[in-house]
Amino acid sequence: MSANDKTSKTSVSFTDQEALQFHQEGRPGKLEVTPTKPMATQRDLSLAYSPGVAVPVRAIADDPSRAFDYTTRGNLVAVISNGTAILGMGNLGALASKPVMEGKAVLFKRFADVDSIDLEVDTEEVEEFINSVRYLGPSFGGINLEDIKAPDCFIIEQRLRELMDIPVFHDDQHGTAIIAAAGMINALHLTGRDMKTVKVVCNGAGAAGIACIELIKAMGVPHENVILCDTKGVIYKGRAEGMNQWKSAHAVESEARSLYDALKGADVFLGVSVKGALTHDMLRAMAPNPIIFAMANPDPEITPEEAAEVRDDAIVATGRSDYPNQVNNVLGFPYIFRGALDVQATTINDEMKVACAQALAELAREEVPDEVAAAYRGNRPKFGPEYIIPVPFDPRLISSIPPAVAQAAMDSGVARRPIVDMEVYKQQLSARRDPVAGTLQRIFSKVRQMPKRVVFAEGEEEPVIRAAVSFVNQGLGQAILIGREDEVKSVALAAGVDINRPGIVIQNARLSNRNSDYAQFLFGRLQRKGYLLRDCQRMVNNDRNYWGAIMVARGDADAMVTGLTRNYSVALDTVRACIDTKPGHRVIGVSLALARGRTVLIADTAVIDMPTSEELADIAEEAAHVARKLGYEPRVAMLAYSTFGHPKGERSEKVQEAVKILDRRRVDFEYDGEMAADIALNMDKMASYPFCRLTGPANVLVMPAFHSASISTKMLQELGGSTVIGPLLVGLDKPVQIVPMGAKDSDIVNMAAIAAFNVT
Ligand SMILES: NC(=O)C1=CN([C@@H]2O[C@H](COP(=O)(O)OP(=O)(O)OC[C@H]3O[C@@H](n4cnc5c(N)ncnc54)[C@H](OP(=O)(O)O)[C@@H]3O)[C@@H](O)[C@H]2O)C=CC1
Ligand SMILES: CC(=O)C(=O)O
Ligand SMILES: [Mg+2]
Repeated sequence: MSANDKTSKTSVSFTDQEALQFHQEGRPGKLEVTPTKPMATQRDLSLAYSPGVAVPVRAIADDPSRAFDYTTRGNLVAVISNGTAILGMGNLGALASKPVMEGKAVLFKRFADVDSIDLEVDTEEVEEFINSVRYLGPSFGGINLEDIKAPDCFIIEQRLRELMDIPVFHDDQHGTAIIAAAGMINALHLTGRDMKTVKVVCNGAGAAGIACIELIKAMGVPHENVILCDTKGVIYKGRAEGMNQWKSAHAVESEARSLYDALKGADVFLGVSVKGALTHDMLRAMAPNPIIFAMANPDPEITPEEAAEVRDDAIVATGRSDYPNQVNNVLGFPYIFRGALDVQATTINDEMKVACAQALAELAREEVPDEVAAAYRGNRPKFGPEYIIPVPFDPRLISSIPPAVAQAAMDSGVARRPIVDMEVYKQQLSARRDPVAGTLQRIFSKVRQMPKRVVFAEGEEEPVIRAAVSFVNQGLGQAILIGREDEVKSVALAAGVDINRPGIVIQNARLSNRNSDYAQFLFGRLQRKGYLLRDCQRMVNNDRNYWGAIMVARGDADAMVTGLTRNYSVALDTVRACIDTKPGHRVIGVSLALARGRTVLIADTAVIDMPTSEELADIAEEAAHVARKLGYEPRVAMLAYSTFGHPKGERSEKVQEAVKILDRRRVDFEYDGEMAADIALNMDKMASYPFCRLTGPANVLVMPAFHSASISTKMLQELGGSTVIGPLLVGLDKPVQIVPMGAKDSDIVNMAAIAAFNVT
């Protein structure tokens, strides 16, 4: 059975094939190692390696704490597993666990800028595992143990904590416990319950189950109020079968023998077991306003829909991202390690765990910003039964959770390098956020609120078909694939993509009843430019970009994406033959470059070859407009090779003149120039020009000409490691986006969403 066949949720937005393709495409897997220092010259090499490397070697030998200054150790976490309890799928071995461990490693990076590497250790012997890990301390700032079955995980973690002087943290135990505790604090609050009286049943007495109940007991739930169950039912005092010392520690005097018995009148169900373990009858037997945390992955003990069939008074959380209330350790481990690493903590202790749980609970009670609304598909969540815990995409997590963890480490005496200024630390944390995801997330969310009909003009191309399906699956709207139906279907079939779903429309230009209408429309626009009606008829029949663009021009579709198989300028000419420039605007290309916590817009990267001063001023206005549309307050730098008059040159004079034109136009955004790129982007360098009107580093760069825009953007992408989105085509009366030739399906989806969002 496939992974998706097993999932009971119908809205799963990917197929098994897409999941495999996602992992396979480009470089197989999900991460790569990138150097942080130049390795270009002989000098670089002699510094990075022999002989230069000998200097930090001696320094570290003299003072081991210097390893945090001269190596990756201080920001590097190993995710280590033997694959004996992979999610809720059981023991599938070390190798099969690698996708999960790689996933965890990239989540560390994505959410908290922690560098991480996965290590799969191929042994089920506890001692062998311990010995494989115990000597790795010098390499890492922390060890995240993952998906190791109970009770082995308890022994392994305990021993490694004793043997190593860095944090060793089994995430399935404590990560899960922390998040469950945070959710429980809020669920108890909402239902008017108290930790001291609440009755809890935990199903699953493994890594996650034991840790969850240990933490909630540490937070005040009495021992006798918690019943623990496993595959054999209730763990009662005196039970002999299937026991171990960790289960025994939580055995209670109870008449109950089955999960059903245990749940009669219970307030809280904590599920860290397997899919479907909680039945309707069990749920019916629980107290009013029951709290259900069905945390088994990938499928919960009960789905929210199933729970709603019998109880409309329940608060339901699952481990999944596609339901409200995701109680998943992804909310914790990136930030816990971030805080621990930043104070060079020797361990992650209970104080740090409780601080994390409380900080998470408090965050969920605050008003939520736009990006959280975005993660909720545009519905701004409000603290309540459907929002008891922050979402992983909450941008506030990075600046609120690590400080709480770091502070607790400092207060409890395990911080080797305390934070001196917490406010400065919080600002540094915010700067670690990944801007790519944030920007796209905002766009996707806006489009989901108002789904659009988007033409995917090159409908017979496999990446385009994939993109169209993904567009529809993500709730962004309807995808109109232009092509011959048979051909589209056979390409989809060969690629294993199911296009028989609502929201995917195939349109063959030749067979459409709008065919002659569209030819007339095009003829109306081109008849005085040397075209006959039959030329226009041929263009409409044969060139899907004409067809798609006319659909958009005539209002038969809302937006279009194309470009995979055509040169940019050829596609652009076609589009402009069908769609006018927006009145009062100028058509330009704006690229978004996102790198190292910064987003800059670069213009014009697509259209005007050698802009005049007037045109440069127009470009600045268009680009500033786009910046605002994307949620950035523009600070526009008019770039040149010179800065404020030095050295002199003809192009620089054009830029100076453009600044004067902007002065005359009294535009309502910050701009200045001409200036070189390093001055625009670096406030220390800008300080040499105290009269400069920019109040911060520029976030919109207007290039002096198309060639410099195009060259610098491509170099940023290829050499600088920036993610570049675009060029986004702006200034057209109707939204069309052109992807670069050879774009991947994910790029096409992004551009389709941007087209639907309509940046113009
Ligand atoms: N949402 C989240 O963040 C997280 C969720 N989890 C999920 O929790 C589950 C357990 O993970 P983990 O603790 O690491 O695994 P372990 O292998 O350590 O423990 C599994 C436990 O579940 C029990 N169990 C299995 N089937 C049933 C059943 N039908 N009824 C009752 N108990 C059962 C086992 O019982 P026995 O002891 O008798 O074998 C065992 O105690 C997985 O589904 C995992 O995905 C885990 C970590 C984080
Ligand atoms: C989320 C997680 O770690 C698990 O399900 O195992
Ligand atoms: Mg896990």
